[in-house]
Amino acid sequence: METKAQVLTIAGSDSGGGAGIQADLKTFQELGAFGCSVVTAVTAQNTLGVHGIYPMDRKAVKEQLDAIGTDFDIRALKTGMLFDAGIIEETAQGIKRYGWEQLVIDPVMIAKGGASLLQQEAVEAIKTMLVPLAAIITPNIPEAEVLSGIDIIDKASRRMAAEAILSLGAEAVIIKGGHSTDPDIAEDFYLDQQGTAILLRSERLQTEQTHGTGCTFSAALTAELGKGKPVEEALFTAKEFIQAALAHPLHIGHGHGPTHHAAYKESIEKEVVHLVRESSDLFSNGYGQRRY
Ligand SMILES: Nc1ncnc2c1ncn2[C@@H]1O[C@H](COP(=O)(O)OP(=O)(O)O)[C@@H](O)[C@H]1O
Ligand SMILES: Cc1ncc(COP(=O)(O)OP(=O)(O)O)c(N)n1
Repeated sequence: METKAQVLTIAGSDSGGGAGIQADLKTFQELGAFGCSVVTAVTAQNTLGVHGIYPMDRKAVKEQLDAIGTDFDIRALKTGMLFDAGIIEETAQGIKRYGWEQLVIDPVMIAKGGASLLQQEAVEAIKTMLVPLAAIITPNIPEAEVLSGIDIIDKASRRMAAEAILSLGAEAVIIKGGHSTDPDIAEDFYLDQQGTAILLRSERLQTEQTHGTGCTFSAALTAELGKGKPVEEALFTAKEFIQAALAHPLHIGHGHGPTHHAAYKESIEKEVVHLVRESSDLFSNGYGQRRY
């Protein structure tokens, strides 16, 4: 019997729908995976900012994990906002209890508007309890700096930070480039324990509609891994997915609007995207990017 890949997000709810659980489930759906969710916190949030945070208690997180673990065949999963050390410990225990593999960790710390989505003292719990379970961890530049203790000021320090994060036990890391100062290119740097390095590069789009980029990217990666795609291909699709979502903004709300989760699929259906193979000096893995 043919069925869809079942994938899971363990993350916070964003009432504004652009980030968190909502972004993850939309992305899973768009990429043809069946999404399940464990809610770790409820945020009162819109495109203007985070107005309230209500973490779940550990028991509620455990019961959700058990509900999923005793019924579903989870092929890949991601974590997002985990908020405190108790939720992180419960999450790590659940992942081990059910033997879930292909774990993508988006180490969410600070929302774009500046709200803290992870207690400071919980950073250590992420590093010691969760990172060693990761197939891929997807920090943005500030998160990579916190996890590694290294200031990322150039490509050499970015690689050193990636190596320091790998030394915490993750199988692979991708340091996303949305926060870099490069005015033209948004470049994400992947490195794994075997020393494979991949640069995912795209044009940097001039847009304010960037709410939930990291959630969406890591959810796309999770969906593709859950569908059985090899890591390189999954990374490539995730980058294309977020590029399309940023390139076709919806202009919802009065602040940093959400990305457009349906844009990737719509572009493919309308055949307005073309796979462009760029020169290999631009892309270390020989892959190109779709242009929008
Ligand atoms: N202005 C932009 N143009 C193109 N890609 C972007 C832009 N901003 C972010 N991205 C891409 O979005 C993804 C998420 O990156 P980032 O914004 O750094 O994550 P986060 O939301 O966790 O801060 C990455 O693939 C990054 O390259
Ligand atoms: C509930 C919730 N989870 C995660 C985030 C952060 O999402 P991210 O993709 O990093 O996007 P921005 O906050 O940077 O727009 C969130 N805001 N809410």
